[in-house]
Formats: sequence, C-alpha cells, structure tokens
Amino acid sequence: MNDRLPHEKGFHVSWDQLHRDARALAWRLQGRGPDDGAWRAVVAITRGGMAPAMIVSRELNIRHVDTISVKSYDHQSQSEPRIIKSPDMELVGDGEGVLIVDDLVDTGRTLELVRAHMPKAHVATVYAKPQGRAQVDTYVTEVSQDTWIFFPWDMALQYVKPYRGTD
Ligand SMILES: O=P(O)(O)OC[C@H]1O[C@H](OP(=O)(O)OP(=O)(O)O)[C@H](O)[C@@H]1O
Ligand SMILES: O=c1[nH]c(=O)c2nc[nH]c2[nH]1
Ligand SMILES: [Mg+2]
Repeated sequence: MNDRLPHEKGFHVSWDQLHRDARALAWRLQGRGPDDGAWRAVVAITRGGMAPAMIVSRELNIRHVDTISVKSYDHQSQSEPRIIKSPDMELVGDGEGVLIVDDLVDTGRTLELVRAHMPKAHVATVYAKPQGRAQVDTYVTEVSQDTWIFFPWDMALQYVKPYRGTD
C-alpha cells in the first residue's frame, strides 16, 4: 500500500508547539457543539490522538473521554487500518455531539474507518495533509503531502555535529 509520495520533508513538533496547536484547536471548537454550543464527549484516536484529546477536553471542560484504537502504520509504512479497540457505543451513539480527536490526518484512511462507526461526529485534528483533509471538519495547520510530521513522543534530544565540523 505504498502508492504514496515519499516523505521528503520533516516537520518537527515540540511538546510546547503541540500544546499551543492543540489549544488553538480547542479554541476553534469552542461553542460549536450542538447542545448550546457544548460537546457531549471526546473520543481520542489512540495512540496519537491522546495528548491532543487531553488538551482539548481540558480546555473545553469535557469530562466524558473515550478512545478508539486504530493501527495503520509501522513507522512510515502504511497497511490496512484496523480497529483494535472500540469506544463505549452507549456513550457515543451515532456520534451526535461527539468530538473525535486525532493528531493528524494523512491519507484519510484512519478517519474513513472511524467515521463509518460514528457518522454524526465532528472530526478534529491538529495537523492535516491535503489527501485526507476532506475527512476532517476542523484542523489547525496544514503541511504538504510529502512531509512527515515528527511528534515529540517519537523523538529525543541528541548531539548534533557542528555544521563546519570540528578541528
Ligand atoms: O490518515 P492516515 O493515512 O490514515 O494516517 C493518520 C493516522 O496515522 C497515525 O496513527 P498510527 O496508525 O501510526 O498509530 P498511532 O496513533 O498509534 O501512532 C496518526 O496518529 C493517525 O491516526
Ligand atoms: O508520526 C507520524 N507522522 C506522519 O506524518 C504520519 N502520517 C501518517 N502517520 C503518521 N505518523
Ligand atoms: Mg494514530
């Protein structure tokens, strides 16, 4: 399933940047729920959606938080998305008033699968690439399709050689 553009560029996101961007996402969602502007619940797409969902639910004061676990990538290689764990369907119903939160949309295949389970939910991601953008109702920052987004939980600080070398 790798009929995709190679990822020629890297977009490196720090914890601080992720926090700011997830807050910006919350502010965009504020007051847009169906119940007097409020949202009933948040469903995080694990694992990448968990940190953004925590920040969004904190900002919007949403206490009902559940997860749907979808796996589609092994590092940068994509396979058929699979649901590993479903949310409490009594809580989420058809998705009305529910915010689905993920870190990013790339091809849109993960969200296609999740939307099929909760067709009336509002889908929000922090980052979006053009191919999957139509699957998202609200996002903060778009990057090009040939960009790989590196998240803080996948990175570590390490020594870098000086550009001109050492004596
Ligand atoms: O739009 P798509 O092409 O479907 O890709 C987007 C999905 O891929 C990543 O999850 P991944 O499957 O790597 O699992 P993870 O969240 O546990 O890292 C990312 O967190 C999104 O959920
Ligand atoms: O960490 C990630 N960065 C990405 O750009 C991406 N696209 C799909 N899945 C992804 N995971
Ligand atoms: Mg994910």
